[in-house]
This record gives sequence, C-alpha cells and structure tokens, in this order.
Amino acid sequence: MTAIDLPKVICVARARIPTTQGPDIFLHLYSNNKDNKEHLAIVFGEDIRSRSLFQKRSPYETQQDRMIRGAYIGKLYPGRTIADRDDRLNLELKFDPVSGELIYDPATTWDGQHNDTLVRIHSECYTGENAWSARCDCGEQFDRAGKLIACDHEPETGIKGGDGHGVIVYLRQEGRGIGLGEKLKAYNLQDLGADTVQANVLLNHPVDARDFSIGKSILLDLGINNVRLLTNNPDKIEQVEHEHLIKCVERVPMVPIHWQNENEGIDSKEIEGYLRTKIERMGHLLQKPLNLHTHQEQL
Ligand SMILES: Nc1nc2c(ncn2[C@@H]2O[C@H](COP(=O)(O)OP(=O)(O)OP(=O)(O)O)[C@@H](O)[C@H]2O)c(=O)[nH]1
Ligand SMILES: [Zn+2]
Repeated sequence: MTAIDLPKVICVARARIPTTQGPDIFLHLYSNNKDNKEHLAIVFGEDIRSRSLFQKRSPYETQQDRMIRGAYIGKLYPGRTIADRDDRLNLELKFDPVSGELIYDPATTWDGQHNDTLVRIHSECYTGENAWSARCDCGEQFDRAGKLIACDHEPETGIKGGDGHGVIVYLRQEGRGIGLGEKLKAYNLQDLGADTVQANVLLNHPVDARDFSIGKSILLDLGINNVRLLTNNPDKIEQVEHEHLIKCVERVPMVPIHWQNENEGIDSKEIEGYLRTKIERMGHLLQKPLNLHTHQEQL
C-alpha cells in the first residue's frame, strides 16, 4: 500500500483557538476528493505543520493571503506583514523554489517520523458532544483526549501525555457513518430493546460503516507517521495503520472516567449497555466486568 491508495486532502485554512483547557489549539479544516464533508484536525503544537497548507499556492499569493489562510509560523500579531517569518520569535520557514513545498527543518517543524505522536481519531457524535447524551462516551473521550495531549502525564493513571503535542482528527462520520437521522432511529430501536449492534443491523446498515482513510491522509499531511493511538477499538488500530507510512506504536486505553472514580464521568443504564455491547460484540479492549442493570428483551 502507498499514499496513492489514500484520498487526497488539502488543508484549506487553519486558525489558532485559545481554549478554556489551557493551551491554544490550531484548528485545521480539510477538503478532500472522496466526500463533500469538511473534516477537521485539532492540532496541539504550533510546529505540527500541514504540508498542503504551507505549500505556496501560486507565485502571486501574497504574505497577507498566507496569513489569512493560516499558513504562518509562530504567532500573528497586529501589524505583522510576513507569514513565513516570525521576527518576534525568530523563526523562519524555507520553501522549495520550484515546487513551493515546505522544506522540512526540525528547528521549526515537528518530527513526526522520529517522535511518537499522541492521536485520537474521533468520529462526529452530535448527541454526545452537544446534547449532553448519557447514551455514549464520545463527549467524555473527546475532552479526555484533549487533556491527555496537553499534559505531561495523567496523575491518576500514570499515562504519558503528549506534553503539548498531538492531534485529534475529527471525522464527520456521525453515528459510525450512518448519519444522525439513522442514529436517532437506532436509538429508538435501542429503547425498544435492541443493542447498538442489533439496531444498526435492523436498519440495514453495517455494524460500523466508518472509513478512516481520510483520517490517515490528514495524519500524513501533518507529517505524522508514528502514532500513540487513544482507543479501545482493535479494528480502529488495524484501519489506521498503513504499511510503511503509519505505524501504531502504542495503544493508549480510554478507560471510562466513571470506572476510575464513581463520583465522576457518565453513569446511566444506557452507557452500561453501550459499553457492554462494545466489549462483548465489538471486541473492545476494556476489562471491567459490567453490572448488567439493563434488561435484554428480544425484539
Ligand atoms: N450507529 C450508532 N452510532 C453510535 C452510537 N453511539 C455512538 N455512535 C457513534 O459512534 C461513533 C463514536 O465512536 P468512537 O468514539 O470512535 O468509538 P470506537 O471506535 O467504538 O472506539 P474508541 O476509539 O475506543 O472510542 C460516533 O460517530 C458516534 O456518533 C449508536 O448507538 N449507534
Ligand atoms: Zn457518541
């Protein structure tokens, strides 16, 4: 397999987002040639550089144009005129005069070949992220991924963090790829007694309709080859690896917060059922025996 097998992605724009969690993040928005969705990368670390973003688009592109689409080094400040050089931080990027490609320099750009990078591949979940859903742990996992990437290590678990370097790839594949409308139908089937796997099947969808190829192209565009993947899903590990290009050097487990501290995290009969199904039917690498306070009824 080569990168040719993967979809082509282009980072259209990037911006610094100050966050309530501590560090600034750099939000990257991607276009691609496979679907018409705007996939994202939430990047921790100014020096993790999108090759497609920084590439000079044309000889006529001005330094102002480059700053506006986020292809700048260091930090913007009022009155700054040069995108490729930050005089205050004394940083400068170099480009191939013919191809316009960024010339890799370890002084200015993260070495994703020799460093292992903490990565979470997140799939959109409107309900878990925006509607406070206690049916799944997507929102909790998203927050936790950000905290782990930002920290040196997590005191409660001893997990080594990203120390300010890492990426959350945010893929617009709602409901494991079936879309929000179908996921809502699946939820009604779950309230009628199906588990999350059975509900998808009853709606004539695959158990998991996701595709991680765009996510892989995004990682490669960011120059990341060796991944410490935050997941419990063995299938995701297999799908994210790409011969000679992306290696999953470590799996970092995502243990539900409630299992570690019963006063925190999500506690509901729905999430118990959801996690149980993931363990028993989807082979998730989670260990805790679950209390089955959901009632399994045949549909
Ligand atoms: N169809 C369907 N999708 C769901 C359901 N609950 C959550 N999702 C979707 O599942 C996706 C989230 O899965 P992930 O958090 O990546 O979980 P995972 O791949 O199973 O494993 P981890 O990496 O261990 O979290 C999102 O797209 C959610 O919208 C459900 O009951 N039915
Ligand atoms: Zn969810």
